[in-house]
Amino acid sequence: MRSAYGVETVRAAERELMARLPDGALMQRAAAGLAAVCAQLLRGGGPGRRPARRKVAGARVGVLVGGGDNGGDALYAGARLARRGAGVYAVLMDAGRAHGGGLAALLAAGGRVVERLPERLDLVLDGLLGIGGRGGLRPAAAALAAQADTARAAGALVVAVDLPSGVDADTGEVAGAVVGADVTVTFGAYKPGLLISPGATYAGTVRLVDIGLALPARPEVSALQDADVAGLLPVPGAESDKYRRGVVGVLAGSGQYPGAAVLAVAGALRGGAGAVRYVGPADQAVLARFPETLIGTGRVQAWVAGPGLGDGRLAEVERLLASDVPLLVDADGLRGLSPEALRRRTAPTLLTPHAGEAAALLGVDRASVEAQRLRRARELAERYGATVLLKGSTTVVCDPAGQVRVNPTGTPWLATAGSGDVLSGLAGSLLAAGLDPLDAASAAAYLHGRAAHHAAADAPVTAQQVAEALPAAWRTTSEASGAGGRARRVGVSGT
Ligand SMILES: NC(=O)C1=CN([C@@H]2O[C@H](COP(=O)(O)OP(=O)(O)OC[C@H]3O[C@@H](n4cnc5c(N)ncnc54)[C@H](OP(=O)(O)O)[C@@H]3O)[C@@H](O)[C@H]2O)[C@@H](O)CC1
Ligand SMILES: Nc1ncnc2c1ncn2[C@@H]1O[C@H](COP(=O)(O)OP(=O)(O)O)[C@@H](O)[C@H]1O
Ligand SMILES: [K+]
Repeated sequence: MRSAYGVETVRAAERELMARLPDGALMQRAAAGLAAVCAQLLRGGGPGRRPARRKVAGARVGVLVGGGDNGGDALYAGARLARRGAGVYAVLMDAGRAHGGGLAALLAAGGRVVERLPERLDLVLDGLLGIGGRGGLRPAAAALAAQADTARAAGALVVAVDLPSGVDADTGEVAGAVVGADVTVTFGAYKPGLLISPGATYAGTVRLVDIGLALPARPEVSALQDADVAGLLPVPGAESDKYRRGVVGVLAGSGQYPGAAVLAVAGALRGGAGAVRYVGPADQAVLARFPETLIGTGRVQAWVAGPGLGDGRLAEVERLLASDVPLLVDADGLRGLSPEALRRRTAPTLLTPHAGEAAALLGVDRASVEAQRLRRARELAERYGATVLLKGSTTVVCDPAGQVRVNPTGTPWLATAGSGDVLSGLAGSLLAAGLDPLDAASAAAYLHGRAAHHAAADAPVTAQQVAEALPAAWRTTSEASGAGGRARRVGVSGT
């Protein structure tokens, strides 16, 4: 599990540790870790955007220095690189506020202060602001961020100190100018803003430097990894039968959108339930593609309602809302959903909107959902008393108790018609197999993203191909974790 902590939590842990250490010790730990990563990158051990120099001596390094401790980290790291023979050029955002000790160390090591970044740099350190940044970059910082962009376009690697300046550490929101980094070296803990877009897209590869912070057991945001997901996947035991493995019902498709039913069933068949039951007018299309599907109403352990339902079927969704069976609501099923109806439910509910659907549920515009994914997912979960999987550039899953997971496996190739239908079938199948909504949603998003990588291999991919790649995604997730999955909770009951 990759765990991320917000600014207040990191600051509290920092205070607690600083009280037990000599002055400046934490900054030295941070700077040492940062310089080590930079040296490795200069020697050719990182994203290969320019031919490796193979050594630190003779490298040209620019340092952008803000007025807080983030600038201090960058200056001390610059001093370490200068001592190893790099030419280091620091640009100070505000000469009167640059970290005194860091600046003295840099100058003593042979580094120079310059008016603007010189040309032909190998690497630029973004030490403008870190977790002390508030709101959009002010003009002086924005001007230096633009210099970082220019250097990057000319071939320099940009390394963000703690987080890219302009990214909100707690949310990943970006208001205006921002530094685009190839690598972010973050201290003590991942920050939510490094895992959630748009912030995550500016962070590049994130490297964590341990500085000894003691953090609470429960992170504010987490991202499951192979071993976590493998541990959640339902594996049949010797005594399993198809009913004990769980049956998932799919209420989807219409005359206008029969394909949505086929794709939701395609996802559901690969999600670990023992059987898939389809209800709706696209039964012939579903059977033609998947003869193993059960047709018509009957006992299920979870329902998926909504993909391609079109208009006029809300009464069927409402009946499911009134039942005590776990329920996933997606797409057309989300229209006109009332918070009261959801709050009355006794069984778990999972909503899987994309940004547009989330915007409609919240009565805001789509852009504000895309810009504030974490905040909007939390609002939805709270207002509707349900677990919410907000799809898109970073898929965010949030439960009503405020637990948040973000999916690390997504790819923009998934932005293709019908891939959301596959996801809802898959997540519903995991619900039917007995996973709770938070686990079902985050495991489904993980496998779905992995399947897209398998199927796409850097080329366009269709929703059907994503569904077909799900078994490979399941297998590689289990194999990579070394766990091979483990049996869990078969034999659930429902109506
Ligand atoms: N936590 C830890 O364990 C450790 C933390 N460490 C490091 O300390 C960093 C935090 O340092 P920090 O608290 O000094 O804040 P920092 O990020 O430098 O920003 C403050 C400066 O930015 C300015 N500023 C703010 N907003 C702005 C804007 N929109 N546009 C422009 N300017 C803006 C603000 O100006 P002001 O608002 O005060 O005028 C002030 O000058 C942390 O990220 C990590 O790198 C490590 O050394 C060791 C362990
Ligand atoms: N830019 C993106 N990066 C990663 N994943 C994306 C991106 N855009 C969309 N996706 C994913 O693609 C899927 C699209 O689902 P959805 O919008 O419901 O499409 P449809 O309704 O056509 O099935 C979701 O899993 C979503 O997370
Ligand atoms: K920074």
